[in-house]
Amino acid sequence: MLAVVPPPVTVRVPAKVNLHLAVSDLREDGYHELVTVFQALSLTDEVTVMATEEPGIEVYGEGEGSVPTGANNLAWRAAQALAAHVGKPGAEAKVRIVLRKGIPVAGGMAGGSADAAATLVGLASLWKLDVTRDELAELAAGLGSDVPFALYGGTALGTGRGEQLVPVLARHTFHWVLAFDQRGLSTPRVFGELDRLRAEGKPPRIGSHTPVVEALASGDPRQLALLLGNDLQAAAVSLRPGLRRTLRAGVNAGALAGTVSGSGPTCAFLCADAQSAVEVAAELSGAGVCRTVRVAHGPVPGARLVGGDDAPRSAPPRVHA
Ligand SMILES: C[C@](O)(CO)[C@H](O)COP(=O)(O)OP(=O)(O)OC[C@H]1O[C@@H](n2ccc(N)nc2=O)[C@H](O)[C@@H]1O
Ligand SMILES: Nc1ncnc2c1ncn2[C@@H]1O[C@H](COP(=O)(O)OP(=O)(O)OP(=O)(O)O)[C@@H](O)[C@H]1O
Repeated sequence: MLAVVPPPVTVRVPAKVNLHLAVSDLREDGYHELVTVFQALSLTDEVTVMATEEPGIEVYGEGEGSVPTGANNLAWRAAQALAAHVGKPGAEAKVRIVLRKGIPVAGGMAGGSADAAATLVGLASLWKLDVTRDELAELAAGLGSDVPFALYGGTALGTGRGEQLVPVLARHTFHWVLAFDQRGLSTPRVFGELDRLRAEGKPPRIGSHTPVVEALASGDPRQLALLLGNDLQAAAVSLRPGLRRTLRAGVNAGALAGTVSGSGPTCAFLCADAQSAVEVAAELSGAGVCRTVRVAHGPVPGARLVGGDDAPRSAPPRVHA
């Protein structure tokens, strides 16, 4: 009798930008307590999982040469964690994972985290598991601080080390231009640089997230633009001084404001509308300050089956407005 092999499952998953990232001091466990407002963008990776006798990882697209294809790929770790969680340890050894990357590697846009979240959703479908998105989010938090947000998407307030999420109401769509740098930056290195800068002096800290949440509810990009803030920006710029020029070039090109995304080095520029974003992108491309320019909008949903309906079965958490 022929064994029935389930068809491959493909999941699309968004990048994130931090509209607000307030970093507190180093905790004893090596993480920093933080308060952040995430937004999921239409810049995505696609992850296909399939049952196979030839397990492994294939990577195509953005930074394909710099992404590990072994057990240290975050997507593989997600597969291992899910298999163990549902009492099928080792089941990942019969899976092939294909990553089609649009999110820059080590770019501060949570690309690896996105792939891990997509793998959890894809394998839950491939293995026909009865798991809720909230259950996947608990597993996700063990894989990395940014992984839970990639599952939910939208716009959210993140606390703890960034893994505790509450949705935030964002009216309308915001339009972004993203400037990818020549090389990535290591997230722990950027946090370390912030600790060093703080030990030396007092780089200013951004204020409360409340005005950002209010601006999101108003839907006015001009109001939001005045409030973008990131405590890691000084550290990313200290390690990559050229980012100062990139940030200036985006605003000179007509963006309302620019910020380093998360730990960088990608710079994200908020624009007045879709047309303005296209114009800013065109001008920034010619300015010679970055490797690649992309236009994106947000918020968009988190990891979703392509062509399928996998709406979370849990009630969404309370809206924070
Ligand atoms: C910078 C952000 O992208 C903002 O959303 C995240 O805080 C980073 O999230 P991530 O890449 O998923 O980070 P993790 O894989 O959890 O942690 C990688 C390393 O970053 C540092 N790290 C991360 C998160 C956090 N709240 N404090 C930290 O100090 C730690 O050195 C940690 O060992
Ligand atoms: N699936 C993956 N995609 C990209 N990088 C991966 C993946 N798995 C492991 N890595 C490793 O993780 C490092 C960080 O990659 P990633 O693209 O997630 O960074 P990032 O976007 O800056 O992360 P964050 O914004 O969450 O701090 C890479 O340099 C790479 O060595």
